[in-house]
Amino acid sequence: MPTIALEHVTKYYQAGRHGWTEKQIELGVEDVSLTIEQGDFVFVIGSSGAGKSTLLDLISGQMKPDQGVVRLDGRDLSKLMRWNYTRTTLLFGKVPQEQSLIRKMTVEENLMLAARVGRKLESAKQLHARIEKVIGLVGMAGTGKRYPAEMSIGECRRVELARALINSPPILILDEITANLDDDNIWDIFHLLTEINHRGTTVIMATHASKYVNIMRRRVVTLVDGRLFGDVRKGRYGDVV
Ligand SMILES: Nc1ncnc2c1ncn2[C@@H]1O[C@H](COP(=O)(O)OP(=O)(O)OP(=O)(O)O)[C@@H](O)[C@H]1O
Repeated sequence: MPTIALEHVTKYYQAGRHGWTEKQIELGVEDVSLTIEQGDFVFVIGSSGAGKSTLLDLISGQMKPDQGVVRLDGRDLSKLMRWNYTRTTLLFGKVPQEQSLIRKMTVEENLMLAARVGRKLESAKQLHARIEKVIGLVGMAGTGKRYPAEMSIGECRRVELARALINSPPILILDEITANLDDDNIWDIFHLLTEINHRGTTVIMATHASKYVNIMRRRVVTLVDGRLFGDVRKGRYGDVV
């Protein structure tokens, strides 16, 4: 069960052009050092463009740092990705900021796609049992044959959460999963995440949901203009060290 450590991590983007020759450099995150132990529940907060999504992509290995290193149990994550991509990606369950279900596939088919990664020897029965279990866990039992277009945003987010959980990853990474949801849906999701976290899963969540961050009183990591501005245990939205 891995400890995540970011050591002086910086990420830049090259965006468009300035004049005829120069590329414009956008800062994603700069010189971020952070350790997240297995079982932590971490809110990543900051205004729009502060670097939250960039940080999550660096932690999950979807993006490589330009400077510094991300380590899992002391080992360089980019190297782990190169050695065994599938095994390393299976450590992370991720719900991205944008809705990401495949529209032409049913709920079951969407989950099946993720469930099959790295599991060649599993029987169809075992696979279906796993899918049913995880659909039930997110409160979507009986919806396996539905298509994303037939569901609300909240239901789609739950299915995406089920997909992130399907391979029982030790680390769950959620980018604005509660955006555009009503209070009931947000509470349900936070309740579920608390349960999952109690079972030992690390939860790292970028969010603007200040009210819920203040009630949950978990670790709060604050980014300002790409830099780590605060890291508070049992924090509140807006706390800084
Ligand atoms: N693909 C990209 N190309 C160029 N610049 C980018 C790209 N992605 C992010 N950036 C820039 O990097 C910075 C951090 O962006 P990021 O998406 O990580 O912020 P965020 O805190 O997640 O914002 P939001 O709350 O709006 O999702 C911003 O200045 C953004 O413009």
